[in-house]
Formats: sequence, C-alpha cells, structure tokens
Amino acid sequence: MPGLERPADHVSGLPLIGRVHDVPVNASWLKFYEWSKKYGPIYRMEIFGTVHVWISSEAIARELLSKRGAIYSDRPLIPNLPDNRTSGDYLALLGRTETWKRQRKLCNHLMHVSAMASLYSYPTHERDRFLYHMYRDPGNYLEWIEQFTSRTVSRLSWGTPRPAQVLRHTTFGLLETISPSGALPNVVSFLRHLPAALSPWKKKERARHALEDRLFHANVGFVAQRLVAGSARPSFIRTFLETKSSADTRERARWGDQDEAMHVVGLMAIAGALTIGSPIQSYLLAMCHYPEWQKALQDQLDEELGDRCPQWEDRERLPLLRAVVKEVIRWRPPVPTGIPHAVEQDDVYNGYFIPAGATIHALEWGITRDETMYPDAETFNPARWLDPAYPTYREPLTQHPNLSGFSQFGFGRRTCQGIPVVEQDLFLTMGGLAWAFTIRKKRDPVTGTEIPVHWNDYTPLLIAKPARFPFDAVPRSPDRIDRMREMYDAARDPPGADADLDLTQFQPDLGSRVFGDLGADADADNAEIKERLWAELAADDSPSSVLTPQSDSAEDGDLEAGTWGRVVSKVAAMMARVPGAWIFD
Ligand code: HEM
Repeated sequence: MPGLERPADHVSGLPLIGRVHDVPVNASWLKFYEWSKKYGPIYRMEIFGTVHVWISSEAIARELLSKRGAIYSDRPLIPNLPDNRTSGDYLALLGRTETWKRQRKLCNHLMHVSAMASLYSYPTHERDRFLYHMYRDPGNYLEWIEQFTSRTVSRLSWGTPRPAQVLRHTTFGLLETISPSGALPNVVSFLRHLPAALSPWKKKERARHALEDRLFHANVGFVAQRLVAGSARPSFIRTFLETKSSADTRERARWGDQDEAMHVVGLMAIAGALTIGSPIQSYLLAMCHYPEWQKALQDQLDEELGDRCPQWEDRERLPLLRAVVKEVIRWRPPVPTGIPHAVEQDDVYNGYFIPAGATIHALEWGITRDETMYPDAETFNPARWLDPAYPTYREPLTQHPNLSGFSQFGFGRRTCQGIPVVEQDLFLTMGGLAWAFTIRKKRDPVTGTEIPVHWNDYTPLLIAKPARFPFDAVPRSPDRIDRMREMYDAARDPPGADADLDLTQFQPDLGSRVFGDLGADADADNAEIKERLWAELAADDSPSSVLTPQSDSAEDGDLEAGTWGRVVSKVAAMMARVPGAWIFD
C-alpha cells in the first residue's frame, strides 16, 4: 500500500492541503469541508510543524477514533492553555492519563446517578421559567436561552441556580482561551512562549482562571455546609460528598479527593453552560425556515397531549419531537470542527501514514453532510429519522431517534458524557417552544414583507451559535399564556433563596474589562479586532520557522535571546497596526 513504510518525516501518503493563512477566521468548518470534497474524506494540513488530520467520514472516524481507540484517545496541547493535558482542571482537555481515567469514571458515575433520578426535574423547572421569559420578551431570546442552560446545569452541579451568571462569564472566557479563533496563540503557537507580562492572552486567562477557582470553591463549600444542615438539594457534588460519609471505607476512597471532584463537577457545569444553547438557537432558526415542520410538530403534540405542555415522561409518544431535536443537531452541528484527539503512535490507515503526535479532527460539519447517509443533507428534514426510506431510520420509534451514539457527540473513549442532560434539555425546550409559540419571520410593519433571516451565519468559536436574527414568537392561544404564567409562578424560587452562597464577592471581577461585556456589541468588537489580527498575520510573509522556538517544551524565558526579540517585536508590530487589539488585556 502506498505510504505504508514511509518514515514519519515523509507523510506524503495523505493528501496535503493549504496553509494556516488559507483558513478563514469565520466558519472555518466550511473551508475544511470544501477541502474534503476536493482531497477526500481524510487529508492532512501542517501548521507550524504539527500534522493535523481532518476526517469527514463517520466510518473513518469510527475506524480510527473508536476501533483504534487504544492509540487515538489522547488530546493535543492547546498552546494558549499549555497545561491542558496534565493539570486536571478540565477533564475534556486532559491527555490520556491516569487522572483522565479516574475523572472520567467519576463523571460517568455522577451523570448516571442523576439520569436515574431523571436529573431531579431541574430541566423541567427551568424550562417552565424559560418559556414565560420568552413570552414576555422574545427579542431578548439569547439571554433567556443562556439563563436556561446555565441555571439548569448550576442546579445539577451544585443544587442551586445562583452561580449561573458567574459561570457564564468564566465559561465564555474559557471558550475563547481554547478556541483557534478565540486566541491567537492557538494558531500561531510560538506566541505561547511570550512571558505573561507581554502576553495579553496569558494575563486574561490567569485572571479568568482565578475567578473560576474562587467560584468552584465557594460552590462546594456551600453544598458541604448545606449537607451538614441537612438541606442540600440533589446535585453532582452532593452525590460525591455523600460517598465521603459512607460507612464503607472502600466506597469512601473510591471516587478520589474533594479537590478533584470539584474540578470534575466544574467541567460538567462548563460543558453544560457552553453547548446546549447552540441547538436551542438553531431550533428557532430552523422554524423560521421550515414552518411546515413546526406545524407537523405542533399537530403531533396536540394529538398526543391535547392542551398539555410536553413533559419528559411523554418522550415515547413523541417521536417527531425527538426527530426534530436530532435533526437540529445534524443540520447545524454545535461543535462543527469537533474536539480534536491526538494519536500516540505511528499508524497506517488504508495505506496512508499517520505520524505519532498528529492532531486528529473529526470534522462534525463534514460528517453530517455525507450524502450517502444523509441524502439532501443541506435540507432540514426530521423525516430522515422516522421514515424507513432513509438510511438513518431505526426502530422502534418509541425509542429511536435518540442522541445516544450520535456522531455529533464524538468517538470512542472520549465520547461526550453529557448526553442525558442534552437529551432532556432539548426535548423539553424545543417541545415547550412548539407547544407555546409559533415561531416565524418578522414582517416589516409598513410594507408587510418578511424580514429575511440568515441561513447559516454562525459564531466562529469552538461551539458555534447562530448570529442574532429577528423573529416573532406568537403565543398559540390565550389559554397557553395563562398556563405559562402559572408554570412560571410554580417554578419561581422564594425570595432570598440560597442567599447564604455569597456572590457579591464576584461582582468586582464581573465589572472589569478582563471579561468584557457578554453583550452582542462587545462580542462584535472583539470579533472584528481578531479578524484584523488574522489579516495582518496572513499578509506577513516572513517564514514562520524563524520564529519557531528550538524546543517544543520551551517555557517562558527559555528561548534564545535573538529569537525572543524577534517574537516580541513581531507581536508588538502586529498589535500596533491593529487599533484596539489591547482590548484583550
Ligand atoms: C449540545 C450539547 C453537547 C454537544 C454537541 C457535545 C459534544 C461533545 C463532543 C463532540 C465531545 C468530544 C468527543 C470526542 O473527543 O470524541 C464532548 C466531550 C465531552 N462532553 Fe459534551 N457535548 C454537549 C454537552 C455536554 C454536557 C451537557 C456535558 C456535561 C454535563 C458534557 C460533557 C462532556 C465531557 C465530560 C466530555 C469529555 C469526554 C472526554 O474527554 O473524556 N457535554 N462533547
């Protein structure tokens, strides 16, 4: 087979495409997908000396990342978070280490216990609150969706929604830290060697991390106190803390120490706060473009439930709602570029040589565009999960479609562990929205013509979300408005609830420029600045090797003086040419 015997420095077996400068800052997944059509479902790219392999076929991803999981389950180093593989702070980013194995087991256990208790009805509670806010102020939908996801996962993690606002801030900052389009060192990896005094990215990340650390300690302390007082509500961390008072010494030792559990639960909260808003927003987008599917969904809800809002217990009776959930995720993958794995040994796939250390990307966007599996892939079509004529159909319809094993949650030993939360959150919010409202394009009040809604304009970070768009959320009947109000009242916390978790300590940080304002305008400013920095970089023809440090493990100050000077002057020059770049500071 061609390339089989080739040594690691001659990897010409895999098709090689462009340079980092050819990857656009926005919607990079579309470019990677375009290349897959030209170069095939597996190809490579080299960025500053690292081999990146892009896979756009589910079968190839399963062959490598699942079947050969023994060597494909590591994570690559993230230049802007260089201890990601070892620090134990973020399980999803850890290398394939003993810490990762231990943490993954704990995460699995906590999720399993909560799923068996059907997540303590927290998603229902927050969904009821969410619907009423959507009724009162639909134009502010981004806020209500983010509140829903972060409050639900805060309750699940620590038994209270109070940390949700701070969690949103720290989590959005982490997303920027780790995303290729969020922080320049993730693309121009030599920038990670800048000392903290000169690196706006390091300074920002350190401040963000410190705030996150204080938040997680405060939350765990709160639950521990409540446990002593006998008033702790169910949560991931309560489940862990309870094992510590078990009479069985083996059980007490089984799940590791409290500090590690604090980080595992913190990562679960981060994962939940970040991701689930994407498909909820994409649902609203899909309903603007496909009113016929909204009508079909509403008909099924009305036939099965009468006037009642869907509950989690109704899931077996509502296959179309489950199909809509799954199709939204397929149509607009929340993690379109996937979360990369790293391969630990040289390998050969189908005659192609893949060197040890390569970064392997399962391009989720490309995988969902495979026409053999998803005919007419660009079309939002829930029937592909319900009609035996489609290759994705599975029986029985009381269980299928569901999200378990879906490619969009990754592969092999690193598969997503949050599916029970995602499944319940999306079933309840999308079902609740279809029960309560008809979502439709707005009309111009003067001309009566429809105001256009974008088709596929998504934010560029690792978790992609649709750019804001206008729509009407028309309540389906006065009765349902009354019902929403009642559901909201029943879901409200009593005044002063959980006030013993002191959040005032975080206010000074939230007001500072470190995190900026999470509002749309600030995001737009940052996006524009980053785009200009990218453009500067693309225009710079100096060979990158001049600036590559001698050793990959070089830390601050390890670089030889000459190289160091060139790195600093290059970054300074770039920053100077882009007004406002220090906004990251
Ligand atoms: C729409 C929502 C979500 C999507 C699309 C999603 C997708 C993913 C993907 C693609 C991965 C990487 C898999 C791989 O490397 O092969 C992942 C990992 C992970 N997810 Fe999710 N996720 C979602 C929500 C959640 C939630 C709510 C939680 C927890 C409460 C969660 C916990 C995790 C964890 C712990 C990992 C890391 C697994 C590991 O590295 O061993 N996710 N997710």
